[in-house]
Amino acid sequence: MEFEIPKKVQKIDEDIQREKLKYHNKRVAVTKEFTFDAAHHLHCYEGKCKNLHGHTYRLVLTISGFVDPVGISMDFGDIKKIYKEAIESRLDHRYLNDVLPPMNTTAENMIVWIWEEFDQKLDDYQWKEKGFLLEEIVLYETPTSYATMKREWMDHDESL
Ligand SMILES: Nc1nc2c(c(=O)[nH]1)N=C([C@H](O)[C@H](O)COP(=O)(O)OP(=O)(O)OP(=O)(O)O)CN2
Ligand SMILES: [Zn+2]
Repeated sequence: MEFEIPKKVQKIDEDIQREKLKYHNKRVAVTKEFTFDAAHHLHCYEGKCKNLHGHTYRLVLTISGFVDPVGISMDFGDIKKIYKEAIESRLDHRYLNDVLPPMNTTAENMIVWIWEEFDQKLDDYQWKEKGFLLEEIVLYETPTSYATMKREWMDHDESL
């Protein structure tokens, strides 16, 4: 037996069809959060963090892009795919001093590395040519200590 879509719902579908043209093509940012666990120690640092220790890092990624006719800018699933390939597969359950390029593994240095890796993937997978931009990254080292990078700050710094 075939299910007949109720008249009221058909009307809603027609309204959606009309409305989506109105909302489509606006730039909207979407954000997805991830966690990974890793060990590290700091160089040239006097304090407890010079000793080997671990964190559950929390990474908050924000990407802007144009909303398509379905109502989606960048699919949360696509953000996850890039995160897994560019970041998780390389940092999760690793000793950061060993796997990252030579750098002091502060939250500041790590967030710059994460920005560059994620941004490169947006380029590799043709997201950039469709107008998608990495807008902001927040990297929590502990629940109360975190670093932030924003595209608007870079644009401002480049014009100085
Ligand atoms: N500007 C930075 N300061 C510190 C960094 C860093 O990356 N950038 N890193 C550390 C350590 O790695 C440490 O693990 C985290 O520091 P801290 O917030 O002091 O950790 P606590 O758990 O002790 O913090 P609470 O005050 O107990 O919340 C040190 N500094
Ligand atoms: Zn630490």
